[in-house]
Amino acid sequence: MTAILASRQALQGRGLAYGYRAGQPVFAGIDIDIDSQEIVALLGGSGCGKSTLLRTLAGLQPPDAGTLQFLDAPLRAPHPRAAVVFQQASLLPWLNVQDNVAFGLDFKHQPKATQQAIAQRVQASMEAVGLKGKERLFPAQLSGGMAQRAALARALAREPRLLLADEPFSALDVLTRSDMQALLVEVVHRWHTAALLVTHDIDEALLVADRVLLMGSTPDVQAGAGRIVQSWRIDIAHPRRMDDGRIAAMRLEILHALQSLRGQAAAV
Ligand SMILES: Nc1ncnc2c1ncn2[C@@H]1O[C@H](COP(=O)(O)OP(=O)(O)OP(=O)(O)O)[C@@H](O)[C@H]1O
Repeated sequence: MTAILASRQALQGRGLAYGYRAGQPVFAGIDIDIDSQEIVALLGGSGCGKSTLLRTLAGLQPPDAGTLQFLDAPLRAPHPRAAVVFQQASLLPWLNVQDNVAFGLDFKHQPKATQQAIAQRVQASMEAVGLKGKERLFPAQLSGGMAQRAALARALAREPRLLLADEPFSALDVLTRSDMQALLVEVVHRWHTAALLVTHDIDEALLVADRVLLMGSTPDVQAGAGRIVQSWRIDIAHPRRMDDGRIAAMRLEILHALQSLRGQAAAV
């Protein structure tokens, strides 16, 4: 654990490219770094390749070009310390919350741990997301927010050094969403995790992220492949408020950048 924490950089991607069809890259030339305890938000128009990039960073699909390093070693396949959270909690309906959170922790590719250590990790991650006392409930008995908390607990139980979240809160009502955003910031800081948050929501990005990356394609880049076209660092303490003048100014800037990208795409 000490050795891992000593290295601040969790993930590094260089020159990444990926396409579902030969000669038609969804994205190309992507350089990305995510540090421990850092939340990077990835924004961009629909279909620009955000989810495809997230899956590549998760090791779920090897890049066509470029290199990926996770915890200073090449990443070529899903890693037990890199956890993914999707828009839908995708809990197993026949297992209660506790068993859902524990599911897979004793699989062969997971780091070896005693049953007692696994039980402690499950308990700690359920407490971290505020699900203590809900262990015996089944997914059908959970609200959307509770289900997403369970999905987050399942990710945390893997003691991830990297959390990759693809629009995890977009199906939640506005208050639950706000709670979950605060929870994400808290767990990333407390668990020394690096996080990538794919979102469509500029406000969400500004409320939780340390950096915002804008992904899109511009006419000067090959075959309309997505790339990181702009980034912003947000050095503002948490909790943040949308009526903070600095946030409001950045919001406008990002909105204009998104509109400009859309304009360039339409002009092609
Ligand atoms: N499994 C797949 N097979 C073929 N093409 C795909 C596949 N998944 C995505 N695509 C295509 O790749 C491109 C990028 O899709 P992706 O879902 O990564 O974009 P996105 O930015 O996450 O979109 P959204 O914001 O709408 O979720 C789109 O043109 C999409 O149609």
